[in-house]
Amino acid sequence: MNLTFYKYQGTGNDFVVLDNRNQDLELSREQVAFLCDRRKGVGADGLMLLQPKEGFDFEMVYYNADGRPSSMCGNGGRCLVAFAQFLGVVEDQAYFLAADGPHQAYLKDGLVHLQMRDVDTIEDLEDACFLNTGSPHYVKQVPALKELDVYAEGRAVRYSDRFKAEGTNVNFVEHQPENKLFVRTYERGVEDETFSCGTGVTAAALAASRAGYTSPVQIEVLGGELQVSFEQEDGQFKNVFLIGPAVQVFHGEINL
Ligand SMILES: N[C@H](CCC[C@H](N)C(=O)O)C(=O)O
Repeated sequence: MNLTFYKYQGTGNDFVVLDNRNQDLELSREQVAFLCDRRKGVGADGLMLLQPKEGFDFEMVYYNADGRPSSMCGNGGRCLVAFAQFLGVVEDQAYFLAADGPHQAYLKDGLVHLQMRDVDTIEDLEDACFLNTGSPHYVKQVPALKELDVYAEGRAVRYSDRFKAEGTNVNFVEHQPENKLFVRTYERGVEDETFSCGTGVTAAALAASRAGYTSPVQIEVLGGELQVSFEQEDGQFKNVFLIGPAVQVFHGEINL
């Protein structure tokens, strides 16, 4: 089968994006993993389908690079909104359904503003915390992030007794001056460090609010800059927005 695909990236988190509006695509786990393979396929951290959904502008179906369906992807959601605008499915606002429920989004000044789910609990662990921003995130503050072996440290947490069954994404966070964070993430389902993780930086920003960080938090990731804004009321986080660029890098055809 000859498949037309689009390649997107949001601060270096990259995706194969497919237009499935006529709902004729049924991909196996092996096919998704092949498309995400950086040597034999197109190469990406994940793959997304844009497809119709009653009551929404579209539905987002997301797979991790391992070929398995996944929970919410924040950078992927932002890229899919940009793709929907490119296709003419939306203008500068979108209302779509994803794995963790409905999302509003809007495009302004070249950035995609994606509303993330509300967060009502942050679980304190020994020297970290755990919260779900549409995907599960372990968040640990570290003093010197540049030198950290994120792959080894992240993998150890992801495969620890607590997390080995369901997995978790693992975020290491360095607090910087002027309400800024530097975040690096080991991603479940990619099983490696990615250049950015949208639900991850959202988790890091909400966790940092307990150390005095205020909305909007500026976040540096390996692949660029993101912003997270939120409202907070007795430990509940609402109106959470992940803001950043989403770029269509190229499109092509591949034999599947
Ligand atoms: N790997 C994540 C999903 C993608 C999250 C990330 N790419 C983002 O931008 O939120 C998981 O399995 O929970």
